[in-house]
Amino acid sequence: MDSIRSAREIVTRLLARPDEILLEVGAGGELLVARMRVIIAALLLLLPLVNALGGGRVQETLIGLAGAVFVNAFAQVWLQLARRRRRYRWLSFATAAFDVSATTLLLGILATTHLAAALNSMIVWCCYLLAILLTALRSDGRTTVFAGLLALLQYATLNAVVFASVTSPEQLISSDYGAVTASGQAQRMVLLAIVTVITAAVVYRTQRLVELSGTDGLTRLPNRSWLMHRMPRLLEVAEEDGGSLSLALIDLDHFRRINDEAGHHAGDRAIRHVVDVLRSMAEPGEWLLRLGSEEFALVMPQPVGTSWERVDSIRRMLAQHPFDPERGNMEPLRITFSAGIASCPNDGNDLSRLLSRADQRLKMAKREGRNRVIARDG
Ligand SMILES: Nc1nc2c(ncn2[C@@H]2O[C@H](COP(=O)(O)OP(=O)(O)OP(=O)(O)O)[C@@H](O)[C@H]2O)c(=O)[nH]1
Repeated sequence: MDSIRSAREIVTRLLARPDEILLEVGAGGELLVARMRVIIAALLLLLPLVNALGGGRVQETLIGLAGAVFVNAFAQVWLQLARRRRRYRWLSFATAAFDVSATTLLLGILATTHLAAALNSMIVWCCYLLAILLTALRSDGRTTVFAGLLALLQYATLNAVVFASVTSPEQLISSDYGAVTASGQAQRMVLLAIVTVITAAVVYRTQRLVELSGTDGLTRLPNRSWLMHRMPRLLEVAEEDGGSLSLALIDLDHFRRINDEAGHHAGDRAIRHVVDVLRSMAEPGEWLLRLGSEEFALVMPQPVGTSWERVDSIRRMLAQHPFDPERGNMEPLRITFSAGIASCPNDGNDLSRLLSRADQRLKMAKREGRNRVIARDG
């Protein structure tokens, strides 16, 4: 039962839209795939040359050359799109569909020279495997499943078309490509399915590792690595759209006392209690993170004034929800925090500048007596 449940969970996760960090990692992967495609496409230009030097048929050489030029032209288009700062959600599906369909097209063209070549060419058929394997770099299970199913569907259709157009058994036997057999074709289909499953497993593991490295173990909140990976992109979007983005650094006041008076376990529970309150107050479109020890960050798509009001209302709400240490006759403890806010574009539009301005204001809030939010200097 457990293994059925975990298999179902793996499939659900693979078919779900990845979260923003994974999409960002996937966009980097898409660019890597686009660069590799350009190199592979350039190498493909060698194949017709080798064929010609090896005494291959002129028609085959020309077909190979036309295919390689076609693939090279598209490889450049995909590279330009992957390089853009703007992310296209459809790009990974479009490029995976291109890689698979270009393979089918080449096999179809080979069929015009010899029917056996279309179904028994090992080199061109292996491009299906490459197309599926390359989807692992996109960290998006949907692209892998899509590429695998498309390759199976297109190769099965090619088989059906070739077998339907055979008029004599000799057409399926070639001195260069060997004899086409139904069992050989079935084995190729099984191999495509196996490579799809293995690639999907690699994607799943990558997703889990990215998730673990970007999540705080105690609170399950995203951690500092989220800020480093995701924030630059959010700032770019805010700049492009002319919007505002504010970063609040939130540091609990005198937290050491809770540990000293109630013990470290109670301290852990106090941190979770604070996170529950902060989470309940965070609005859609806002991101709450734990940066480390008793420091948190709240990223808000708001200008400085609204952000100050938001964080100050959270501060007041936390004060109304004291933490119960559940120790002997200890009274519930009131937890407060100090916060510093920096906003884009007022304080700059790069992460390190926003972090340093927010940190300066946080220190000012601590100096001025704690339990306050500062969003402006002076
Ligand atoms: N229980 C628990 N304590 C933590 C955790 N992370 C950090 N701390 C404690 O948080 C306390 C932070 O102490 P300080 O940096 O001096 O800050 P503070 O006592 O909150 O004082 P101010 O920030 O100056 O108001 C230390 O006692 C740490 O041990 C955690 O995950 N669990």
